[in-house]
Amino acid sequence: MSSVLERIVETTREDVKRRSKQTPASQLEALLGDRDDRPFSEALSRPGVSLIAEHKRRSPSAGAIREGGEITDIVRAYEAGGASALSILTEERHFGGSLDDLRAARAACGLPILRKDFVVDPYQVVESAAAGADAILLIVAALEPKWLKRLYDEARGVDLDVLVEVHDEEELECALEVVDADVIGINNRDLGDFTVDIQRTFELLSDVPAGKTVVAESGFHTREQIEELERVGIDAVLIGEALMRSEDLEAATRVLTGTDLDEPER
Ligand SMILES: O=C(O)c1ccccc1NCC(=O)[C@H](O)[C@H](O)COP(=O)(O)O
Repeated sequence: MSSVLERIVETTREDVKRRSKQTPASQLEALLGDRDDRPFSEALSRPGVSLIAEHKRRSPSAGAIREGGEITDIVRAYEAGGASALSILTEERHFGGSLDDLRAARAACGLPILRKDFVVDPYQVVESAAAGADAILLIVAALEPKWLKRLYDEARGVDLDVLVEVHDEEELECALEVVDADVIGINNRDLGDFTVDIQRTFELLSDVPAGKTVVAESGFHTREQIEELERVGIDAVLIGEALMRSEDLEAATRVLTGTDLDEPER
């Protein structure tokens, strides 16, 4: 595991310990019956490349991205611009997010939501479902295979979809062998040195078996790149920084989804 990822995982474990003392898992489990599901993976499998629009205030690689602004306005703009799903960064220390962001996003729009965090403990699975997530992220590089399996099974057990993120062939093999992941995210960002190479998506795609939903993650910012993803059969793209830095969020989302070119209604 890279040192940055190690540090994030370590602080995540401390934060989870604190939160689970404040609100025991049994209390969260009691809330799960009331969930109304918004199918996440279904939203990614529609024709064309579905856009997962991310809310990310800052990041270790970029520093501050968009610290101000109401999350409710941001996610409504994403929805109006044609995004198919949301990715909400809830990690606090390095990304400035929170579970309150996730709850606010859910209340503000009707899109399915991925909780983007460093899930390493079963408590976070039940916490995600209770807060209104429809899917969680599991990063293969951050998990021992037995934990990948345990967390994947726990998530599916509470009806959460899982985006299993890989960065190289070995991790992809693990995602397929250990959990036979249905939804695979290819992260173009090397979490060790933060370099981003979007060719990574195209290189790894050929090793993904048919029938899987594939999400290309990190470094995308133009419609032309998304059209290229469509030509090779990618199902969805996850975009954070390019959107969060845009002045007009709805217009930027429309450009990326290609809906700015639609015929105006008569
Ligand atoms: O973005 C980072 O600096 C980062 C560092 C360590 C772990 C994860 C990190 N990013 C999370 C992501 O995967 C991206 O937010 C996501 O793929 C969107 O990427 P982008 O469109 O390039 O903002």
